[in-house]
Amino acid sequence: RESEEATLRELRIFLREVLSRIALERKFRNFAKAVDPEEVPDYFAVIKNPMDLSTMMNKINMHEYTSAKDFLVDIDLITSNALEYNPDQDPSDRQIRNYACELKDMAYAIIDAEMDSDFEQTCVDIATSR
Ligand SMILES: CC(=O)c1nc(NC(=O)[C@H]2CNCCN2)sc1-c1cc(O)cc(O)c1
Repeated sequence: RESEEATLRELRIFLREVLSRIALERKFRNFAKAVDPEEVPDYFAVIKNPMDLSTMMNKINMHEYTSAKDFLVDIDLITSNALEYNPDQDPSDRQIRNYACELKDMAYAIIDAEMDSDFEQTCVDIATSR
């Protein structure tokens, strides 16, 4: 229905805005683009489901998120991948793990604060009805 398309359009606009705010932060630059296998040859031996902020922006534009919940699944994946690939005690691993946790918390905090719960439920209902 037209009103359903209007709802999903509003969701896409909101999610682009959230992602843009996150991607502005310098501390999240490690998560901005897909990992380049040339730069990090062993990355894809360890991480089976890569995810990054620019891929998420493409997924918004391809209408692949029908709720904030779907969007947060990919945020969680960025975070879990970083924790998995950077398990060591050394300072650089610790720092990237910390930034990965800050990314997740920032995304959840923005959505909890700015997403109307009725709007989110409407999006979930549209997705399940399709
Ligand atoms: C995305 C990610 O999780 C990532 N982790 C890294 N960890 C390390 O380099 C740790 C691994 N343990 C030993 C000490 N070094 S580098 C890196 C990365 C960040 C980019 O901006 C682009 C890119 O191609 C890869």
